Amino acid sequence: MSETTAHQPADSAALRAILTRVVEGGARPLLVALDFDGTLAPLQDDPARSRILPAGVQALARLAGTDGVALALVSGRAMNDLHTLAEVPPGTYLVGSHGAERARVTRFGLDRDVVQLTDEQADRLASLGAQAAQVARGRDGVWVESKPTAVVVHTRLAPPEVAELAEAEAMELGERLGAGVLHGKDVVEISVLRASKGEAMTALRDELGAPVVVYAGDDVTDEHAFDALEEHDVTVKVGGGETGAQFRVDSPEDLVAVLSDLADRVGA
Ligand SMILES: O=P(O)(O)OC[C@H]1O[C@H](O[C@H]2O[C@H](CO)[C@@H](O)[C@H](O)[C@H]2O)[C@H](O)[C@@H](O)[C@@H]1O
Repeated sequence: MSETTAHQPADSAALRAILTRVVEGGARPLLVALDFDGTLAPLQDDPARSRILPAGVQALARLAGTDGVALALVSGRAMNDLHTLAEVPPGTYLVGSHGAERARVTRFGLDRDVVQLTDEQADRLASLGAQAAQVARGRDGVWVESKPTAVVVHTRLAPPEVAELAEAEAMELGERLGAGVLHGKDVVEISVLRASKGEAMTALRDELGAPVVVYAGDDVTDEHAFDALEEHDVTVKVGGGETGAQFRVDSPEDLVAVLSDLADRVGA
């Protein structure tokens, strides 16, 4: 009888060893792409209170300032929100709304690709907003976030049975009316555009001609990026849960320590 073994990502000691090999291998540009919430910023009940860890700000500044390293944040956050919270230096690539929004940080702000919804998409977004509000109505701890291309039903503060019902209704709404629906950590995101972190990563790596990518993320939406990357890339899951990533670290604090170490190794 054959037995299937669940994939077990390697630990942070193995991760540090592989990063040393990647740096010494000399393939450049090295694209370091990182999710935001739960990866660089510990999760919060109120998304507006999320902050990147102070040691993370320093590590990212060092990485972004190093020749041969390209830094990207790849998030489900709306672009303006991500830019405000990220505290990243000029030159950093930002991927927002799971890939529906793209920009690069400059000394003066953002150089961004404009997202233009069709009239039909704009109408659909308005209708999704109204119907998502119905899902939240009367349910303790359930609320709706609006983004330029999506609405998000949040359930982190709801009792488990309330959260489960709200998420099921939001998923149903997404499948009925959305172009894409993603079930993340205590969120259901319904978008009027098709986008995924996997497609966004493939596009960015091709554009930069990056032979090696280091990608870290904590949520199920990051699995699309893990899947899209290649065997010789370095994929890191932050925290628990099933994953297709090759490596796992326990927390954002642990990831930031690995990034500081990486910055030392690339000579930042
Ligand atoms: O791709 P990410 O950078 O991880 O962004 C995904 C979503 O992040 C935010 O929600 C998540 O973080 C919140 C703050 O810690 C937390 O309260 C929520 O439960 C998490 O799902 C953000 O609010 C969403 O819009 C992002 O899509």
